[in-house]
Amino acid sequence: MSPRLKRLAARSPFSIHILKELFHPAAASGKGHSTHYSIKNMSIMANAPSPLIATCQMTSSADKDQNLATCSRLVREAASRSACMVFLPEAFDFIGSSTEETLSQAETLQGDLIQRYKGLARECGVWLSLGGFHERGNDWENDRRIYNSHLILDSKGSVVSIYRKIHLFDVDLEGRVSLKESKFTIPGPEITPPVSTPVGKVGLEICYDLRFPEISLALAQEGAELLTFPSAFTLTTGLAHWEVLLRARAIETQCYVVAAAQTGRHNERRTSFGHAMVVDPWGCVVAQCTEGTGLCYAHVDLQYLHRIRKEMPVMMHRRVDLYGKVASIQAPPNL
Ligand SMILES: O=C(O)CNC(=O)[C@H](CS)NC(=O)CCC(=O)C(=O)O
Repeated sequence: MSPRLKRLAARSPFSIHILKELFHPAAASGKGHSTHYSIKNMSIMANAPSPLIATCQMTSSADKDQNLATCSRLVREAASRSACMVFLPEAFDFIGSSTEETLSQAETLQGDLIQRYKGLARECGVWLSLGGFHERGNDWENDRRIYNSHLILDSKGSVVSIYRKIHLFDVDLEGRVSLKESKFTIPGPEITPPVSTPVGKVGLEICYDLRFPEISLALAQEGAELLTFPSAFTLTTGLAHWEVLLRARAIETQCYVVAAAQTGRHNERRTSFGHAMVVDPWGCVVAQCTEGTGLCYAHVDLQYLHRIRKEMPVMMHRRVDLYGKVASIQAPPNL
């Protein structure tokens, strides 16, 4: 028996027989399967209990009732397939076609919409990630500004965590994309610590946060096992950057990355990229939605995650003694 197999056998719940099969050269090659897939198969073969998550893709319009109906259908479908946590994208509540329309529909956490979602979580017995709710800000009566808020509801319908988007999407790509989120949104004041759920410790982010690795590293350092990026990526930037950024965040933090997404045409000014997906902590895309409204499913295997972290402990190899200045670098003065 090879030393590697011996080591694996010592800390593995699988029999030597199964390990030999999997690590036989024929198992790791021949069918284009990487060792990674062999490792995944191991947990499937041994029936390790790994909870199922559902990641949603939809095309929000300005019609809140219609969007709620779509989300309810998706959540019920996920529950009927035994998913224990369902992830909805940024702007699952609505996407307005103007700032005025967006602001006129914003609610508070005590409003009717969140009450409905609490009822849905309870009815279906699932945890929900509501990724990007237009929440009236603290000083709404005076400044009419909102937060872009990501809520986690438990299966009893209680709000167990909330994160308000800290990086606002103020971007002007000539002739293609022009959005100024800060015009009507207050930047969140803090990074929310990861929240314990039945699928692992979940770190909350939203969309554009994906481009700032520091927040993902901070969440991983605080114990996150999954990072969530509910999104409404634009078509232009999604084509160029979406998958590579999601996979990079998964690889460098060794977390599952769960990215629910808006897709398609919301109004004459907004089209989203779609490609809702789940990436595992090795960087492999393990689930991805196809065209249009729908769901994709993935198992979260924390044994696998912790094995990757043990075998390649990048978090322990960090040279924090040398990075001090990087975290405080702002834009250069000429920008
Ligand atoms: O406007 C709403 O109602 C909901 N919010 C959004 O859609 C936000 C802010 S405009 N979109 C993004 O952050 C896109 C990021 C992106 O596309 C990228 O980073 O490339």
